[in-house]
Amino acid sequence: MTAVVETEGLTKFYGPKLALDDLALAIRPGEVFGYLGPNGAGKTTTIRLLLDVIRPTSGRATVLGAGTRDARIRARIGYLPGELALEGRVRARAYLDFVADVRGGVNRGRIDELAERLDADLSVPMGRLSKGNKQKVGLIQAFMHEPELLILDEPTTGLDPLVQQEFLSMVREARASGHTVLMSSHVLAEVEHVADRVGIVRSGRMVAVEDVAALRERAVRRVELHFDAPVPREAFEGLPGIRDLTVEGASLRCTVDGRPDALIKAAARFTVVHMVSAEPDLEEIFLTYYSEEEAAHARAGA
Ligand SMILES: Nc1ncnc2c1ncn2[C@@H]1O[C@H](COP(=O)(O)OP(=O)(O)OP(=O)(O)O)[C@@H](O)[C@H]1O
Repeated sequence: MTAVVETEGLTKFYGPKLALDDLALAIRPGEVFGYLGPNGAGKTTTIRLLLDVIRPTSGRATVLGAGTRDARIRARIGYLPGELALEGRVRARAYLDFVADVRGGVNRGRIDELAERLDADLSVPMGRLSKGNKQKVGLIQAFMHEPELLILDEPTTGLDPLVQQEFLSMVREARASGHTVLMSSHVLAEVEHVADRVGIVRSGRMVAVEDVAALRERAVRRVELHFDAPVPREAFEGLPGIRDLTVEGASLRCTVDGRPDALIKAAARFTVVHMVSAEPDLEEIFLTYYSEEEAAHARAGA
């Protein structure tokens, strides 16, 4: 299976400043890849290198099987830049029609459909668009030609929660059509419900690439079970992955590390009337990568 995006030893210096250090990245066809890292980590630099907006100091990248300088791949990519330069008196709708004409192959109904889904106001001159509406115009131009590859730099910036949900549906639909998505973010919560894998970049270096389903299995979650009658604590003590167990009458509370299977099987011997299981907190795992990395830096500097 050939990767849709592949980099080898990709390195970028801005003058003396090392922004990207020996990046090896392989994004598989049809996956949604979340590219995560704090501000200044090198996400935008990577994306600009992939789109040939800037050139690497060393290393190489291929996109859709071609070198990044190959202009023929442009029409097959949908790109949302991190900072959108949408200014002037041209109305958003006229701008999108113009982009559609230049690109070709865009069904005009698709622009209206996306504008409606994102609740975008296209009647406003670009210079007067709010930050959120600019972002929506940027998303419409990235999605309107149904590209094989979407490269989205911080796509949820400025979107309210309902519009964010709609955007995530658009990403899922792109994946369902077999398209590939690379999206950057500085918070895992924004991508964890849609990404198949996440890559974590810090200080220009990729510190981890993880399968989101596997992360979720390893994550910690709080669980509460309520039974129809008091239950004995002993029935739940020492179960694999169970911590902080409290049993009070007919209620049980605990923390589950990874799979809740042992807890569910033990509980099934009683009558469960209510269950609360919080979303696994992936952010906690994510942050440990940063602190480990910081610790390594500190050791190296010592
Ligand atoms: N044109 C430039 N000249 C000099 N330094 C730059 C330039 N562009 C980026 N940098 C520096 O390179 C590093 C990586 O920046 P980059 O924009 O790629 O990070 P990022 O992960 O996208 O961060 P953010 O989330 O803030 O956009 C930062 O330290 C940044 O200050």
